Amino acid sequence: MGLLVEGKWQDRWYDTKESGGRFVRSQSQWRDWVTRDGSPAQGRRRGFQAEPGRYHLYVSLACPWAHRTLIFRALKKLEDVISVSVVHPFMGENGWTFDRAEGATGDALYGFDFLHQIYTKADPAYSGRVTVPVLWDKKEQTIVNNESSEIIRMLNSAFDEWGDANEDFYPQALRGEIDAINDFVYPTINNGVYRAGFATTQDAYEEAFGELFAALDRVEDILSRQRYLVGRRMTEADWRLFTTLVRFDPVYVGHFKCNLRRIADYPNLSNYLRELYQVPGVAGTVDLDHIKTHYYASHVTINPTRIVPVGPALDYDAPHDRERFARAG
Ligand SMILES: N[C@@H](CCC(=O)N[C@@H](CS)C(=O)NCC(=O)O)C(=O)O
Repeated sequence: MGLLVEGKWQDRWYDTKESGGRFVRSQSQWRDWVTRDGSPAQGRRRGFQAEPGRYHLYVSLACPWAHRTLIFRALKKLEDVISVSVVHPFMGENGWTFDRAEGATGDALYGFDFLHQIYTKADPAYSGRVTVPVLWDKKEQTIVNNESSEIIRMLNSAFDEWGDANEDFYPQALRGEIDAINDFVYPTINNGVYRAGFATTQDAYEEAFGELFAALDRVEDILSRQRYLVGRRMTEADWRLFTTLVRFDPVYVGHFKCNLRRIADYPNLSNYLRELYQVPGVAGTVDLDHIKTHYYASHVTINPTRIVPVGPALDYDAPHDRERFARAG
């Protein structure tokens, strides 16, 4: 675990001293956009045009943020349009590596050893964290964007000439509602589990823990009345929640001490989780071995023995009851 300082790798754990023991996630720095016509994103000078075969995703199968991009690539049928390299699940003193393991592909483009080499290839003087996902442009040999919430928006629409244009997870008419759900799910649930798990004071942990379970109760209530987070239609908001839910019982309950309740204890959330898991293409993006190995083995300050628990028994393929609610289309 570490970061780049002016292009040099330094092995360092998150610093929570300045923030009263609270984990504060840093902002992603590459924020350009791939667009249909190559026009730059608002306020940006550089534009990137959508083309098949031009872009590459660097992901970890363990990471919930990277997982979003793999789900959108699968649901939008972009497997032949956007290629992927998968890092090794263990993140140690060198950060993410391209070591080979079951499901870890190595670096398909340059044969690098470490993900930080991708960052310094794009900017030899880069300072900051070296995170997945990364959307890489093979033509310009640079990083386009390393913020998952933006990458999924690009995958949702910019590549429609080659992908499945009928699927739209961020429809114009629902954007306000989707944004509102995301604005509450991100800090309290998606990042909330990390805020609980990476807290280094009791107060910081309890603050995150309280907000997390209040938010899960609220989502359980929404899902007791309607099929999806914004009503009858499956949207981006559901997929953003899904990547946290699928990791919750196997990892966050124990490793991040999010143990008031399991997702299995919430009737609506657990059925909803199974429905989303069973959407064609999605189960193939879920790798519970990478997920468990990454968290339990990499976060040595939380789990010094690096022992990976064997359980819990999970069956995301079990039937769900969500057909009791109407769905659109
Ligand atoms: N805001 C980013 C967060 C990405 C992120 O933090 N990824 C984690 C893995 S789950 C990572 O690569 N962490 C490495 C580090 O912080 O050094 C996004 O959503 O894309």
